[in-house]
Parts: sequence; structure tokens; C-alpha cells
Amino acid sequence: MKAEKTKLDGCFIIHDTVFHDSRGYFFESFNRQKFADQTGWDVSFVQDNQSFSSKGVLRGLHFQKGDAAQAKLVRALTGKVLDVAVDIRKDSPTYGEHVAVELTAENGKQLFIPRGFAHGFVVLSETATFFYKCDNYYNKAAEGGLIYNDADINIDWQLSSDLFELSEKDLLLPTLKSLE
Ligand SMILES: Cc1cn([C@H]2C[C@H](O)[C@@H](COP(=O)(O)OP(=O)(O)O[C@H]3O[C@@H](C)C(=O)[C@@H](O)[C@H]3O)O2)c(=O)[nH]c1=O
Repeated sequence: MKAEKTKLDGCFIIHDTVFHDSRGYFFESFNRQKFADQTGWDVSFVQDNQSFSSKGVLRGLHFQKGDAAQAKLVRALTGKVLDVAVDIRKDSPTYGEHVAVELTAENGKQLFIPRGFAHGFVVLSETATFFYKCDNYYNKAAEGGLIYNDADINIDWQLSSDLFELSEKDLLLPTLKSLE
């Protein structure tokens, strides 16, 4: 694997080393030791999640508050998504900035999002299966979020907004400014 730095400290694009042969392929989708060596993060994942969505479905921007915060390692198992991580670490020089990465089954890229970030994605293909590891358990009481079209964050979701489909909960999320 190779960890590629992003402009946001601690947030990495992960490229797996894939072994192809006549049978197909093999790769390590996560190796704690190699991950720690490359990123400096010794992450102990405790929960895996999978979701399936159609084109235009936008899930986010989500985080869990306080001690319930989650680091995530995310990938698309099928289809294509635009994945977005927003730095909401108050003491960070890149507070309020985001990275957006296309994750597809073909490019195999994963995005590592440390605690202290809001996360979301939109599906750009007809359907997509999204898979991610979390280093802290789901805690409904600690759920937090930001509205996907926050003008200050200014995310280009690469899709016409009339195609977006969001949960009722996500349509009611606040702006980053209103949380300050
Ligand atoms: C996230 C989550 C949801 N659920 C339940 C609650 C609810 O009934 C149903 C759907 O939940 P949601 O609408 O919150 O699912 P979703 O909008 O897909 O939420 C996810 O979005 C992406 C962007 C993330 O980063 C994740 O951390 C998570 O917040 O699944 C769990 O049981 N465990 C979990 O870990």
C-alpha cells in the first residue's frame, strides 16, 4: 500500500498494492502495521459499515461528537462516488477546508479520514456500494452534521443539484458557522 498525503493534515488517499495473476487479483485492503508505518496512525477499527445507493444519493456531511468521534477508512466496492472530508478541527490551520476524491471500484482508492472531520459522499454512477471501517462505535446520541451545500465550505459535488437525494435528517443539518 501507499499513503498519499492530502492538503489536510492526517487525511490520506490510500493506494493498495494489487497482485494480479491468471486467477484474478489479491490485495490487502487493510494492514494495521503497514498503515501505521505509512501514515503514522495506529488505528484500531471496531466497526465495518456498508451502504448501497443510487445515482444522486448524497449521504452527509456527518460526524460524531466528542469522545464518540470516528476515524473512517472508506472505499467504493462498486460504482463511483465523490467522497468529501471537511476539516472541523477547531485548532487546525485548514479548519473549514475540504478534500474531494473520486472513489471507484476500478481505481480502488480509499480515503482515510481522521477523527475531527465531517464526511459525506454523493453517488456519480447508476448505483454504488460503499464500504468503510470506523475506529469507534455508532452512537446515535452523538450524531452531528453539516449541510452539504454550506456556502462557506463550497463543495463542488460534480452533479446537478436537481439529481440530489438526501435523507430528511440530512436536509435539516446546520452550517459550520452556526456551530461555532
Ligand atoms: C451510521 C449507522 C447507522 N445505523 C442505522 C441508523 C438508521 O436507522 C440507518 C441509516 O442511518 P443513516 O441515515 O445515518 O445512514 P447514512 O446516512 O449512510 O450515515 C452514514 O453516512 C456516511 C456519510 C458516514 O460518514 C457514516 O459515518 C454515517 O454517518 O442505519 C446504524 O445502525 N449504525 C450505524 O453505524
